[in-house]
Amino acid sequence: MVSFNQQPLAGAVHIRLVGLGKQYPGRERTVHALRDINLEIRRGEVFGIIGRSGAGKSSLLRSLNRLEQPSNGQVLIDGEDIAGYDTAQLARQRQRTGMIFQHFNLMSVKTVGENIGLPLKLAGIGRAERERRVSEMLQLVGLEDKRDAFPAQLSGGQKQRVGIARALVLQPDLLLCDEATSALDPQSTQSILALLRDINRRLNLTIVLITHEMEVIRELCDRVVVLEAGEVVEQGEVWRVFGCPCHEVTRTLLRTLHPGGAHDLAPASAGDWLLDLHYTGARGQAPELSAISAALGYPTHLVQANIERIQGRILGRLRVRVEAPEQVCAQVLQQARTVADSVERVAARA
Ligand SMILES: Nc1ncnc2c1ncn2[C@@H]1O[C@H](COP(=O)(O)OP(=O)(O)OP(=O)(O)O)[C@@H](O)[C@H]1O
Repeated sequence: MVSFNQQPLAGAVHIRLVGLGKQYPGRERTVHALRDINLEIRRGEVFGIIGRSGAGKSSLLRSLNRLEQPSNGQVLIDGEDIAGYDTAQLARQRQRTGMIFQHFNLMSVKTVGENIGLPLKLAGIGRAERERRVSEMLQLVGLEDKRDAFPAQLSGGQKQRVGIARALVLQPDLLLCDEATSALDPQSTQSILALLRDINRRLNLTIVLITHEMEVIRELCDRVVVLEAGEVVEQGEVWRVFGCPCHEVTRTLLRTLHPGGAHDLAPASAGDWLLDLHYTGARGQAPELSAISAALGYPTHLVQANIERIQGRILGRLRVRVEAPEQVCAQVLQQARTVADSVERVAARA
């Protein structure tokens, strides 16, 4: 079985960004792509970067292997500022950093085996050792039977598996993923996410990814940072940020996960009103309908449910219709707070 990165240093700081800034000088004006970014990424975690288009995600990701040279601040990897690296040090650092891309970036005239073996060849590793390591990688990504196939003969998911194998063949301890599943259908996305989760755990690999797919963050990441106009506006464990987003940009990005909003209000009939029970991750148990009904003390009908589990936490919203007189509203709201993390009355009495 493949295993590298033997020292179990999970949890230690792997990457520290200190006052990182990136400007692109232009004829008309200078673009400030990153401004004073300060964050830490721990060894062995899966760290997501999200934000609207142009927020600075790629600039940040590419700063981690100096594909972008920072304009200010430091990128410390295992405590060393990579800005100061000479060519040889940078080459060594890049060998410890794999990268995968949205469009796979495979060489179409080379076979799967040759694509995977290319970094080994460039690193001067001999044929026998190359063959052995390529076999190991093919086994890791489940493509043993595709060694002699050409990229054009593969599905999108298989191409990305080759991309992952090529990225890992030099046994890096950091994998950068640039929209790795954005070109894939839902089924291939799921299998690539499962593979990334597996290699993250088995190989103690730190994974940093950018994506516009919030499902990917929800399924894969431990922590997430939200960028807006080159600045960090929010960061934390995924369940915290997704359960209780505090910035408008985050709320907008998360709407893709929870479509529906004001327009899905069920009309309350006369004598009824609607309550939203919010679950923001404080509980480990899914809400129990009989307990909600008992706590509210009045007939309670489920109108809409949007509940999910992220990192073992319960997040989401239940919308219920309560048949109760107006004068007990305050009491019902108080009772509802015993069975939800927060409560909101969303429609006036009909
Ligand atoms: N090489 C460059 N020259 C000039 N401006 C650039 C360059 N690369 C990026 N920018 C600008 O820097 C800002 C941040 O770009 P970046 O690609 O990092 O954002 P992003 O969040 O990855 O966007 P997207 O999601 O659209 O890929 C944008 O305004 C972009 O136009």
